[in-house]
Amino acid sequence: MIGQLTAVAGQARVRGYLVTLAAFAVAQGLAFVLLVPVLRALFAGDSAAAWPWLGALAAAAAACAVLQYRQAVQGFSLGLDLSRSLYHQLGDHLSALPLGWFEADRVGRIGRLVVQGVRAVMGVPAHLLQPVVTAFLTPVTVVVAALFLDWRLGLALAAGGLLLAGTYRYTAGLTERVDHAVDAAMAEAGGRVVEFAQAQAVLRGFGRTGAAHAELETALRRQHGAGRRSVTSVVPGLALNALAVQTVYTALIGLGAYLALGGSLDPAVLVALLALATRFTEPLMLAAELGGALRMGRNNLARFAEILATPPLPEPETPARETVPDAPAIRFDRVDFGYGGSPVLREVSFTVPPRTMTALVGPSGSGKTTITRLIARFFDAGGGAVLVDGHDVRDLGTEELMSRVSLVFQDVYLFDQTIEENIAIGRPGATTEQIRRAAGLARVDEIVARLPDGWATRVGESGAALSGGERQRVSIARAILKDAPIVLLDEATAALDADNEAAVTAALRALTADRTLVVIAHRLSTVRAADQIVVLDGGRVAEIGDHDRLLAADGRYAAFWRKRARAAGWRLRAGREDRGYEHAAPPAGAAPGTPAEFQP
Ligand SMILES: Nc1ncnc2c1ncn2[C@@H]1O[C@H](COP(=O)(O)OP(=O)(O)OP(=O)(O)O)[C@@H](O)[C@H]1O
Repeated sequence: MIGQLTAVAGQARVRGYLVTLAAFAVAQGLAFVLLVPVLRALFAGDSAAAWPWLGALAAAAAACAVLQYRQAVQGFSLGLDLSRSLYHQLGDHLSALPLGWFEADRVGRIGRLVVQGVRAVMGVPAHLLQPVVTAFLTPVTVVVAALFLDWRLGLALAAGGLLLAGTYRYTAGLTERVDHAVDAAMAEAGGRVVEFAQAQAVLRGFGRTGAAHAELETALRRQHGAGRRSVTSVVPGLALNALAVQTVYTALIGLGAYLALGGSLDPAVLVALLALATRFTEPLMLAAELGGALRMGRNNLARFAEILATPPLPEPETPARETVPDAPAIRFDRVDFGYGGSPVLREVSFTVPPRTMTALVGPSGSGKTTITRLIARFFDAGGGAVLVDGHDVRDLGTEELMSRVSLVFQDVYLFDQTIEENIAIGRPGATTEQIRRAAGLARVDEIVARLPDGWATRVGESGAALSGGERQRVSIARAILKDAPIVLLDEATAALDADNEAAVTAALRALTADRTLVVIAHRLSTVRAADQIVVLDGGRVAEIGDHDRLLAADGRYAAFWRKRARAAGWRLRAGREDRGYEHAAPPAGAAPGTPAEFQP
């Protein structure tokens, strides 16, 4: 625990706090023990002898008060520093982790850790460490001092202290195992409640409220069961601790009475011993009660440490900056990749010349998204190399790579800010004029016109105030503002209404003109308009070429095209148009806004 705190708050801070805590515990112990000579002198009616001891007792009590104040101030400020340091370390580390690390469940766990974990860790110094350190050091001081006053008493206290410490360790071990189970069950139940709330629309739409409820019920039942098990192991532990304390207390009284009756112990010392025994056992009882909270704080610190120990993507010491002359914009050189388990991409090689459009096509799960993730360095390739502008992406560094690449994916994240602020993320420091121009090109100004407060309207958490197509237009406006030479685009699969589709198409036209484009293509018009089509199958490149060449080859692409064209024909008859967007090199004869696959 101390090691974990030191790692977060710094060695000097934690050591300084522990020194104050130790000084306070020792001063408290001394103040308890000084009762013995004071009472002995008073009982003997020797007030002259009592005064110096009283003076010493007053000094110890004053030192206690000062040190208590100091340790409280230090404890609270250390707690605040811990939370600040955790947030900073976490923020710094998260910004260096591979983008692929941020899966939904991890993000959820970080949310819980930041909200509950930081609060638990903040309270560790003042509310937990202080009582626990005091609980052990104060009795040790009492024992050592008592040995000087009466060795028999000292030994009895030492034996009592060891018994209590042993009992505490045993009961802590009993509850520790259950603590982990309770923690895990609570996290699972919390996650299920959130999932249940988020999935309401889907669940009701499919009449599955009962089934989903059953899963939530199971999680809650598990949590309840873990809670009960915790009670049945914690309560006996507490009872055992209390029993040990009472036993030690009774034994000390018995021993004191025996010695006093035998005449070898001053009755005044016996009275002092009784007072001492009470103060001696009190902190130990408190520590036993706080053990669970202490372990909780330690578990949370361990979770933070686990995240902080996740290795970030290595960054080059001197990132490459110059574009290699005549280099392709993107090159995959025998790239192998897997997400930990089985391989997903095998020996993938292709090149994308600057200012051309490459369409990635292939069955679901064939690796299209993975290819775009490797270009943006969400992960590093397992074998081979991914090159952008002639440099291995590992030599470019995240900042340089990201300045060259814009991502327009389907899951658009919008912050709960105005549309303008959301677009401005595309280029920090952009002027209002530049933002409005990008918004105009992406036809976001049309969305703004219907919003109640115009440009000042906040779009709600995750852009809830906007439709899917509208969110995508904001994301395209960001990319237009960013003005990166390479655009990675995952075409929307969801059907948009006619207006939105026309607007998205126009926005993409503005974004992709004169840029290098790699698109996960879902529309036939896009596929056909591509300068190059990379056909993937099972993580391998099955075919590469343009539409005409691949159609003539009569391979996988030709089969794919025939199947999709049949479906598109059905869509045409059903009254839907599949409108493509142009690129720098549109196919001969294609007219803007006309479905390329239905060209004469
Ligand atoms: N984060 C991940 N962790 C583990 N496996 C993953 C992850 N993302 C994708 N995969 C797996 O990698 C394989 C390729 O997925 P990828 O998303 O690249 O395919 P895709 O061609 O884009 O599919 P789709 O057209 O359905 O989006 C699939 O088997 C998928 O299950």
